[in-house]
Amino acid sequence: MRVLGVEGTAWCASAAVHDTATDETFIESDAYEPESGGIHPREAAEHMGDAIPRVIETALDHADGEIDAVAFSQGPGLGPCLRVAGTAARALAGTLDVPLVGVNHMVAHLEIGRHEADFDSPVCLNASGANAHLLGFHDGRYRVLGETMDTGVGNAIDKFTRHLGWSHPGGPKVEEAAKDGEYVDLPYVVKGMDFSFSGLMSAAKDAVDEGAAVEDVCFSLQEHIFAMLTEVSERALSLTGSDELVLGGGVGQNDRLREMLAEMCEQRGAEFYAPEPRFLRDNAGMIAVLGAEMAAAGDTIEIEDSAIDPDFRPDEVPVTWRENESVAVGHGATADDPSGLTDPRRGAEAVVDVQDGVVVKRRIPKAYRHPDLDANLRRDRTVLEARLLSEARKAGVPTPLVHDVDVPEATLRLQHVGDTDLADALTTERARTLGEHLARLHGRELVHGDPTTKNVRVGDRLFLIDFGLGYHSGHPEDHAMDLHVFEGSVEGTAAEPAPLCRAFEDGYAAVGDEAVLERLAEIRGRGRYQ
Ligand SMILES: C[C@@H](O)[C@H](NC(=O)OP(=O)(O)OC[C@H]1O[C@@H](n2cnc3c(N)ncnc32)[C@H](O)[C@@H]1O)C(=O)O
Ligand SMILES: [Fe+2]
Repeated sequence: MRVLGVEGTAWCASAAVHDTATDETFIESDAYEPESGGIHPREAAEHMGDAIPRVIETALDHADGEIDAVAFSQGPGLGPCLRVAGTAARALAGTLDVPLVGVNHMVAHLEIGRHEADFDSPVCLNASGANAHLLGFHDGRYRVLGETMDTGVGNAIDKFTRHLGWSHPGGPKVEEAAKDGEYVDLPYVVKGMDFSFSGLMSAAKDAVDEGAAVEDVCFSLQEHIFAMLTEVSERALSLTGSDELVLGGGVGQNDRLREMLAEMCEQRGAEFYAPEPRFLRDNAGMIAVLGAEMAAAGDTIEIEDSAIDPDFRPDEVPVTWRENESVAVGHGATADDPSGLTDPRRGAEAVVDVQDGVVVKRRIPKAYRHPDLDANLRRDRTVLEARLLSEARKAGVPTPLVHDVDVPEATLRLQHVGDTDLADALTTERARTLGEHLARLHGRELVHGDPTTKNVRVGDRLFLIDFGLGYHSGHPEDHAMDLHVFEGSVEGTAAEPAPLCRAFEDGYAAVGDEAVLERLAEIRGRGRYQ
């Protein structure tokens, strides 16, 4: 089968032909380069109007007109651009009298890596311009395991370079400038498997305004942003029990990001795959490849159902082209190690050893992180964890006793609690109790920071463990993020998350502040495609 793909979500007008018989993909692209500032939607759409017919013609010539289906990016992206590319794709399918396939651009960014690597069910990191998220496949859909709480990763970098007066796109220029840079401290913001760039980007702009060397800020920006993405990817591997990671998206062309992800995977014995650059940045090749798989599965659409969707989320796509295998059902547990606690490879950030009822938890150095950043994170998290564990207990939330803190070694000796992870034993009753516990923490202005089902132990009571990402805050947004992180871990792993989340929120409402639940609803509904 030969499928012609059309891509035009934002800056790249592209057409491609994928031939399933040879697995070869021909791509023709024409990029829009803004004269100043970032991407202007109207100018970008004008570029599409100009360039899309041209790239389609070149692709058609390459295929000698022999096409069995037309696939196009239906969303997400900029409305005016999507409309131009969508209209061209519909017209072409009509002229050729072949079926039309509507492809989700984000899913295409990740399926191309899975297709090329021949992985079964990897965790997928998408690092693109307008997005940044982690996906895992479960029960016929991609689930968002974690994502940016503000801007996409490429756009965050591009905004910083606009501040410097550099032309679009900024990512490659930051990579170049970083080669001569040295480390300076910047904010590092990871919340469970979610993360945020806004504080980091303002600090980077301030640093430059206050006279820091641009190359130092570029270097450190990369060290922080990519370490954050690598850390959440590792946490997703740990939570899902997967040992395969694929990368997608334009920022994936960055050598330092790829190096960090490869190093992290090597350190934990996982496999890593990044497609070649022509498949990472926006391109119609990935649309044609996924379009071919969808067409083979009979997943075509009628013209009247082919409207574009600028906010099309990857978890809205019914995945028709894959067997119903799942990655995100498990967690770190194995048959030999039902708690998932004693296998040091599995933990996302610490090696945990259980000896005579005592848990020895050591934050191991992460080779992928800059040594200064690594030392800071390990020290700060060790100190904070010990402090927050005892403050939580005073708030009436069961936590392990801290026997000893060794800051230079980033090691804690803790009481062993519970028999199993909540991930293994999640009931509505327990979800409710956890809701109550989090409300008590928040009442004392304590934030857990990573309350996934793996960080709750079940024994005669429910114990909260792993406060390494915790901090002090009385702000409803931070409290709501805790709830969001827990519900994300349930949605990523449970077959029927809805009743569990409801019970969890009921428990929270019984003890805590309603305003936090309202904020949670707002966070859920927040459009993050900026
Ligand atoms: C919705 C869709 O239009 C959007 N696509 C998109 O943003 O284009 P993409 O090609 O995936 O990514 C472009 C981004 O990738 C960044 N980029 C390109 N090369 C880079 C490099 N070497 N280092 C860092 N960033 C880089 C650019 O600065 C730009 O922000 C998306 O996937 O979010
Ligand atoms: Fe993209």
